Amino acid sequence: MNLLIYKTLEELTEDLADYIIKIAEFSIEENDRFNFVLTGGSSPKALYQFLAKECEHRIDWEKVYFFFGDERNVPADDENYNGLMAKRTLLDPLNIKDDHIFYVNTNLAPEKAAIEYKKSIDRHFKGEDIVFDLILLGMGDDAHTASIFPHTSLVKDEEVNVASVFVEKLNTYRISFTAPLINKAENIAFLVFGENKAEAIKHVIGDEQKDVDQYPSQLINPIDGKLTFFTDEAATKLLED
Ligand SMILES: O=C1O[C@H](COP(=O)(O)O)[C@@H](O)[C@H](O)[C@H]1O
Repeated sequence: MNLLIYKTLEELTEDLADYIIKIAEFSIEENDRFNFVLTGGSSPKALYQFLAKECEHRIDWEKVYFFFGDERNVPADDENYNGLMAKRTLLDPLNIKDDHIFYVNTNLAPEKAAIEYKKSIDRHFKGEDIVFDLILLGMGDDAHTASIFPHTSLVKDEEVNVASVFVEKLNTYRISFTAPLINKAENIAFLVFGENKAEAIKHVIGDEQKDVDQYPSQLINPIDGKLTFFTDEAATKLLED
């Protein structure tokens, strides 16, 4: 595991963009495509804007396929739909073609949406092992990642899958990659900054005794890939040296 701690969001964003570009270049060189899983929430907005504005000519964007590690069970035009934020900040500005973007179809019931999403991923990988080149993850202040929330069925889900989950504290369904699917990736990057994430980071990175039910981000541990945390001083202030 590689823990990177930045002083400013600007430095973090620039370095994370460089990291993404390196992986994209490598993947395109190796396989002629880059399978990139996006995260939702508010944290990645600045990164997506930076990629769209400052990195337009640094990647062959026509070779990039975009996926979502989790989605909220709201219509695609709802402000809370993760895909909408990515569409506005990254995908539209870069003119990414529709057939390179894998949105979760929330017109379907959550369980069906998860099944169909997994099927679309299977089709993309043509029956081969589903190993994404890069999965970007956020972390909630309750230590959830993707939509694997504390004390939900997804914490114990051992299948390589996309699943629907009812999150009681939000009184809503989510659709999410399971931890085993995430852990197959070549590269996993957490993007976590700000003081409100300090308690979560303390437990997710610092605890020797794991409690994945309470801190689901502890489930993330790539099988053969690399795990990198892009964080700032505020988010890591409770970590002991
Ligand atoms: O609900 C979600 O929350 C997490 C963290 O979001 P943030 O706003 O604290 O950055 C996010 O990673 C996930 O994709 C999203 O659905």
